[in-house]
Amino acid sequence: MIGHQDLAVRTLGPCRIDSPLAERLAARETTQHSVEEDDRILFDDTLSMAGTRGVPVDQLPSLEPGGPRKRIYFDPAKTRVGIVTCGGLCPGLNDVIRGLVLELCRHYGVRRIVGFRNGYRGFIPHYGEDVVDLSPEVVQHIDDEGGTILGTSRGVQDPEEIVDALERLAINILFVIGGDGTIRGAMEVVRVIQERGLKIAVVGVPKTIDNDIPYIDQSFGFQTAMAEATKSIHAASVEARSAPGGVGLVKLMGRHSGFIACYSVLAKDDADYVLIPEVPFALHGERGFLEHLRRRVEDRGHAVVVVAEGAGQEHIEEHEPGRDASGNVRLGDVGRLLRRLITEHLDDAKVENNVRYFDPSYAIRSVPANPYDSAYCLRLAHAAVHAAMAGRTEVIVARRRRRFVHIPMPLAVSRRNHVDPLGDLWMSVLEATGQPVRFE
Ligand SMILES: Nc1ncnc2c1ncn2[C@@H]1O[C@H](COP(=O)(O)OP(=O)(O)OP(=O)(O)O)[C@@H](O)[C@H]1O
Ligand SMILES: O=P(O)(O)OC[C@H]1O[C@](O)(CO)[C@@H](O)[C@@H]1O
Ligand SMILES: [Mg+2]
Repeated sequence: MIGHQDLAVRTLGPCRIDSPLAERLAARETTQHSVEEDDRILFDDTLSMAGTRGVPVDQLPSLEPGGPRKRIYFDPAKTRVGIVTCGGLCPGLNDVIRGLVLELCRHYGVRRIVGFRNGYRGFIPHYGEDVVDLSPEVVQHIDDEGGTILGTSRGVQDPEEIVDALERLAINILFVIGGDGTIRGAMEVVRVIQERGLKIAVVGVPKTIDNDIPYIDQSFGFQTAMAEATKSIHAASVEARSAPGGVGLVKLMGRHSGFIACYSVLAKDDADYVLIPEVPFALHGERGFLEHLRRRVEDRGHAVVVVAEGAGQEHIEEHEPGRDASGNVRLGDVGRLLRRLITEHLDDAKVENNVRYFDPSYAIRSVPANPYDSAYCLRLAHAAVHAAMAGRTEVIVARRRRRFVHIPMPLAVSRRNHVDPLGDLWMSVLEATGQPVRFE
């Protein structure tokens, strides 16, 4: 059970410098729309959960609110900032970089910001990467493009060497934009910073199109990626409905968590089946997926299947489970497997069929953020700057139940966010598709 110690945020020291934002904060108070800096945000949100704690209200587990502080730790004129993006692409990375730079320069008066190129390898001399000077002029229109102007990479780098680079460049604040791996990497960097007795803040902005970081509402870029995915579902549906025995099969990203598959199917209510890593399924037998699909094609003349890339891995026999440079398990191709098995099964049953396979893959994550995600990225960037200038470290900024909060990095990587097979989202998917609760 999560307790106070899991939610405690580390700081570099007391805030003794008046914030340039102090004047406009004077009238702030806790309301439905903002939380005063000394207030706390309750972790539990139901009576039953809070009730099981058995403690008075002021001892319930609570999160530190995000947002500007009246007094800050770093002196903006003397503060040097670094930014790095790591892991897979996600819509909105450039928006976050832009938001960080604009907030630092325009509102706090920070003048020295550098971007490290190509993820954590950008710190390591051996790779010979340059650093990029970042200013409001440089970042002004980068949000028009997908990707990250800094580049990104996978692959573990030595945290000692990363901190060497921070020291060489006299960096006071490092912003890391990345997923669970990036946050684990950042925790290693924090460990070395502490061992060396340095006062460098490390603040993360969580990035994952898979939406697999826990305790946050939804990660930035997710809505954009999901909206992109609906285009393939629509195309699959058109193809399926236009051919005798048409089956549209769409494989979407989602290694461990099927959020993109679920939400894009709800948005484009065209699919008959959604298969996700969280819900194992049987392929064969009377109550298996293939037989159900056969009956659906015979009844309706067509069907649309959406599968998350991490689903059904147990059915992939010939796959050698290697790992990528960061240690993530390489998945077998469930899309190709299903295409073959569906065709064979319908052929064997003498059901005329036309299986059309869509793998939009990188196309859903390399696009620019939509306006919703852009606004969200900007607000996350603001929250990250406020946290860092106030000396918070080893935290990510996140929105949880619509409040901006500071989540300690160890908590953010303590587990993955999954689609709950007993939860409301999966229930909605079952209602939308009409598929059975289990294929068994
Ligand atoms: N346990 C770890 N310790 C130190 N560094 C790590 C660790 N796990 C991952 N990293 C490093 O963090 C960077 C990003 O990790 P990874 O490639 O797993 O992507 P990610 O941040 O999880 O993003 P996503 O999964 O959304 O693509 C890589 O350079 C990787 O080597
Ligand atoms: O960019 P790569 O290394 O091909 O990794 C792809 C993976 O990255 C993600 O987009 C984010 O982790 C996953 O959905 C996908 O499996
Ligand atoms: Mg990851």
